[in-house]
Amino acid sequence: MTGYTADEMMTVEASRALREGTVCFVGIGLPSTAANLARRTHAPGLVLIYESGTLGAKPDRLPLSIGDGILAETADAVIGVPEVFNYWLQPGRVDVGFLGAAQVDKHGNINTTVIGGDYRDPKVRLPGAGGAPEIAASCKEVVVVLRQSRRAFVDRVDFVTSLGFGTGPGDRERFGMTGAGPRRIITDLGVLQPDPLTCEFVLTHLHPGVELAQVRENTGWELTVSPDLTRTPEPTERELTVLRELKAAS
Ligand SMILES: CC(=O)SCCNC(=O)CCNC(=O)[C@H](O)C(C)(C)COP(=O)(O)OP(=O)(O)OC[C@H]1O[C@@H](n2cnc3c(N)ncnc32)[C@H](O)[C@@H]1OP(=O)(O)O
Ligand SMILES: O=C(O)/C=C/CC(=O)O
Repeated sequence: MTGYTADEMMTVEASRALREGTVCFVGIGLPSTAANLARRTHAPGLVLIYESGTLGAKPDRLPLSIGDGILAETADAVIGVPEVFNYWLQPGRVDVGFLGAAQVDKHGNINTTVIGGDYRDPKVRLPGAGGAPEIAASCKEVVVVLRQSRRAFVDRVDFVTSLGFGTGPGDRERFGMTGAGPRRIITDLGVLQPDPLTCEFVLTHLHPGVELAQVRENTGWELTVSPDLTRTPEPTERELTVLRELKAAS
């Protein structure tokens, strides 16, 4: 398959991380596109939860935000926001939290709050936390999707909005996090997964046509490469067609 963009490869690979029949708490932006692609391809029974209280949403276009009416109109049920957190997320009823980020570090901590400078006077003020810290804490596992660059992939995030593995093994337990934490970071260049001993993210997959040097250039820490490094399968014709239809409808 030829003729697709790096962003399309990232979105397709992110969609593949979601399994049929599981429950996914969807972050807005890149994760929402990938989750809806998964539901329209290999995982029609994927249950999408958006933070606005929409359970089992089946939008036929990409929602503009968690408050987009298409979510409530197509959901199996609409419940209150505190109920989503207290009755669904925190008791461990959500399999996967699917999050975007402005910055991520080698231990999978996410920053969507501020970049540089002081908290009150940062270089860049980002959208903030929303429900992401709770999603990162309590989903059985977390998948993160973002474009890879030196400014985004840093040794240590400027601000820990949503905890990954903190400073390493044991931190999640110390902070009382019930979920297993980030299992995958999917980018436009490849896929990273945490080393079970160090909890540091290592490169496990390279997307087609991407060179290892390119990934190193776009990573702000000394990147470890898995001995089992593999190539991501290219997007199929169907995945690309459905993704493009979804975007065109939005
Ligand atoms: C359930 C929930 O979803 S809770 C909601 C919590 N919020 C989130 O999860 C948001 C997650 N997403 C992000 O953080 C994204 O990086 C966003 C929304 C900040 C920006 O994403 P995109 O719209 O794809 O835009 P893009 O990556 O081009 O960045 C836009 C601007 O943000 C700023 N920015 C984003 N990332 C960075 C970074 N790592 N360092 C510095 N500035 C940054 C820059 O000003 C950038 O503009 P520039 O590229 O011209 O310098
Ligand atoms: O407030 C939040 O947690 C998420 C907001 C995202 C959105 O408004 O779509």
